[in-house]
Amino acid sequence: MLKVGFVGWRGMVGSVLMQRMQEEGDFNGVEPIFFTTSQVGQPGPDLGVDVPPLKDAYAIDELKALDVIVTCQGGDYTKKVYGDLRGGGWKGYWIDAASTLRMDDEATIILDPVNRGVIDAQLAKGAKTFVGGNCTVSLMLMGLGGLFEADLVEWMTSMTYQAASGSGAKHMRELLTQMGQLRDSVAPELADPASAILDIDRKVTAAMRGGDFAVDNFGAPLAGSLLPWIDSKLESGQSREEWKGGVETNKILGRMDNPVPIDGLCVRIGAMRSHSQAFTIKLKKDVPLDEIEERIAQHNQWVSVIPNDKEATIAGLTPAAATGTLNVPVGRLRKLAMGGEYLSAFSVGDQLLWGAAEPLKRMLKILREQ
Ligand SMILES: NC(=O)C1=CN([C@@H]2O[C@H](COP(=O)(O)OP(=O)(O)OC[C@H]3O[C@@H](n4cnc5c(N)ncnc54)[C@H](OP(=O)(O)O)[C@@H]3O)[C@@H](O)[C@H]2O)C=CC1
Ligand SMILES: N[C@@H](CC(=O)OP(=O)(O)O)C(=O)O
Repeated sequence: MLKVGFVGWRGMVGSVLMQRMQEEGDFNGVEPIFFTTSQVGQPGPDLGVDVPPLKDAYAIDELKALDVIVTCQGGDYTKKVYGDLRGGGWKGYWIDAASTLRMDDEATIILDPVNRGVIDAQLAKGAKTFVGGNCTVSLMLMGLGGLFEADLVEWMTSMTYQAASGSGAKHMRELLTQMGQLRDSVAPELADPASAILDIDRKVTAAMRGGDFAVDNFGAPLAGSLLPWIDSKLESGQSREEWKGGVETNKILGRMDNPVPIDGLCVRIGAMRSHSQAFTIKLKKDVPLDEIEERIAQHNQWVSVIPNDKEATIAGLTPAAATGTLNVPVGRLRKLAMGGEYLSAFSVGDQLLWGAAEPLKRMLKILREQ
């Protein structure tokens, strides 16, 4: 039985992982041991079976006794312990949600419905470090995997509409606080159908710009606005989030020597936990739309094609529809005015599921079944 240590299990991504593993009976056949950086000795999670009290996530000797470590604790934790563990001769499997190791040669980015072949080849070569991809990248590939599988994409732009959850739990709370502050600033006017909309708008704008507006986490208003920058700036002028779109996609697909150019702008919007993306795809040839739809729909069991009409789109192609599910709807599929090789598409997906926890959960299962 695999001895599996879980670090970061009580955080937001970790909690989604725990929930999914319980739903699918994934604790069967493993001996789970839970770690913490702050609550050593406290009881572990309630899984319906006895688990030992929480162990110290920095205790290298405890970690070395494990066959597998699954961490959703974040990049700082990875930086602190991974080098010491490997340097100390630990040969177990490291499964990580953080971006720290993703582009390292020894790491494989895991998204098995898209790159099971790459994962299996790496396992056969003795690879031991497996890292979940960036959420927008994983969700894009779950949606458009059929086009990459058929090698139809010459280049692509991804313009994102990313949810608050991508920044963490505090940011989700701040978004809701901001929404409440905006509403509260015009409560009497909203209750009066005869009040002037431009007065409401003026008050809302004043509230948003006022010194009392809750911006400690985002640094600026998000509710009623948007933030066209995510993560740090690189020399290329890209944000780090935008850079990941190109490099991680090509690493996942195992084609870093022959990369598909992918770039775009990443934007934070006031959604809670589903990321959306608008794509312009330059195809290698003028493929008929029905073939494109079929390739997308057939690629995996979670993707679905939403017909390109208003009713189906606003019912099924939104964060409100996708959140809390593993579904990855893809719609707005049509040829653009530039010509038959230019395709538009729009996708949505829950960034805590396929975007974070699900690839980790499935990698652990792959190891269990080896
Ligand atoms: N948020 C996202 O969308 C994505 C995140 N990731 C990666 O996962 C990492 C973790 O993200 P996320 O889950 O959002 O981080 P959280 O802040 O929710 O959790 C991280 C850790 O904080 C500690 N913690 C302190 N107070 C609390 C509390 N009140 N409730 C729960 N945990 C608490 C826990 O560690 P302890 O028990 O040791 O105190 C927990 O494991 C990120 O740093 C990133 O690397 C990857 C993909 C997407
Ligand atoms: N950066 C993503 C979330 C995330 O954690 O990404 P990564 O796993 O690449 O650090 C977002 O803000 O939506």
